[in-house]
Amino acid sequence: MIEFENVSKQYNRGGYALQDISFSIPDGELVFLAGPSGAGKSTLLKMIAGIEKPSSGRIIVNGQDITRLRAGSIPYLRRKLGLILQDQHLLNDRNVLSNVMLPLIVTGASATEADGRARAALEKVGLADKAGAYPLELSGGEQQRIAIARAIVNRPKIILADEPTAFLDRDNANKVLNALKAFRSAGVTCLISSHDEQFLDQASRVIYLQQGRLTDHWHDAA
Ligand SMILES: Nc1ncnc2c1ncn2[C@@H]1O[C@H](COP(=O)(O)OP(=O)(O)OP(=O)(O)O)[C@@H](O)[C@H]1O
Repeated sequence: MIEFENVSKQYNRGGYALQDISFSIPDGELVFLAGPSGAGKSTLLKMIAGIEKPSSGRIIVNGQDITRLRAGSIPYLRRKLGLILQDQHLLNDRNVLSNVMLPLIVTGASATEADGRARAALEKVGLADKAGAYPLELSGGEQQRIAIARAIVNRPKIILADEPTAFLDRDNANKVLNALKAFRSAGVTCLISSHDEQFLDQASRVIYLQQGRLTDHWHDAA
């Protein structure tokens, strides 16, 4: 469950990136965050991950008020989330398997366990045969699906994806979305930002943002 209660965000005393946003997302929903460039989509996702703090209001993730977390607790919050954010690139000097194993290795998993779980995650995104490849040998769509495998290897209950289909053609974008949709049946909540409206009918719900405001409440799509 993700809940926003009257959340606003102002960067450096500038204008509002988000203003008075309230909504709640029950577990297991696939929700699209739609709106033009600059509407506040990335800011909203970063606040759920504790990367940015709201200027006012409360954000509750799985019953925990994350706006009250001490800085030292943020890494624990982040480990429970599957993050596919725009500035988190794959490491080009490591192969695909090693990239996907990394989140497990840093949390103390054994190499054998990490290897097995990373291969299972690659299987889920349909790229088990690319385990030994290097990121730059893959297409943009394949790289995004590797990023998804890396995000889900810790078995998060919530996946946050910022424009995961940007720069992809329709076929590759569909593969990325199908990989994300598959987790929904396992009770995982997916919040996906996109300024590309052609995919919105695949979501169970859509949140529309415009200039930092929620312009359309729950618009039930599929
Ligand atoms: N770190 C920052 N410092 C100052 N202003 C920021 C910062 N990050 C975002 N903003 C501003 O907040 C507003 C919302 O930006 P945000 O990146 O959240 O929008 P977006 O909907 O994700 O856009 P895009 O689709 O282009 O990524 C914009 O006006 C942007 O300039």
